[in-house]
Amino acid sequence: MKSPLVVFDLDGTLLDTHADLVASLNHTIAALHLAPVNYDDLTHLVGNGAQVMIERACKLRDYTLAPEELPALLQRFITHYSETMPGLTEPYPGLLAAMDALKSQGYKLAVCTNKMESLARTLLERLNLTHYFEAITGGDTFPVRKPNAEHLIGTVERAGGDLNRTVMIGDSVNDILVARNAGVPSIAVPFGYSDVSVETLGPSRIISHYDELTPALVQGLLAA
Ligand SMILES: O=C(O)COP(=O)(O)O
Ligand SMILES: [Mg+2]
Repeated sequence: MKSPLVVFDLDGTLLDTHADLVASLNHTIAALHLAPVNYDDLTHLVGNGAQVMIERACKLRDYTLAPEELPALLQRFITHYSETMPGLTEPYPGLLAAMDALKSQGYKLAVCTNKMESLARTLLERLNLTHYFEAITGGDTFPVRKPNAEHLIGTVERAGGDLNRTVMIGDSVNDILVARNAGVPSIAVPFGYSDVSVETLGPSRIISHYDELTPALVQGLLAA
């Protein structure tokens, strides 16, 4: 039988990336002379990758973005973010201990993020976390992304897992929806970047600290 698998979202779930996302986004839209955004804005902007984040920030500032302006802005974001990461980004409290405990009990781990795969990999490498994960997939790894079930299904395949022995953990609507669309249990964390309370997303469980992410909790969700 294949090992059970825990799949993590990245931004707002594994890592508190908000300060660096806001800084790189503000650097990007400063090219258009738009006023900077803040953390509260970010919760409405993030979740579908950098390009959508830039588009939403422009809309927030009532700037009509011409399609031909996007590639240079996206490149501006990628360059700034790549050069500054890991910046202030760090794992949420208790994450490493929880992942160590899961791995010691035979669980495999993977990442399924809407961040560009290359940015997710570089960030995890610079934080020395890559070795934890059997697979890391991003919003541009497959033709579709979260909440499309195929993103999670593809991640599970790459990790050598079994969809029937997989739990998805995330902070936002796309994470809970991708789990539901793929038919796997979900865990929501309330400390990330959701613009609505995670209760309203209908996850299988909510944990407020990684202390609660135990092998017994995951086992219980898989058995239910
Ligand atoms: O970069 C984003 O917009 C979202 O990233 P996430 O899927 O890891 O939350
Ligand atoms: Mg997230």
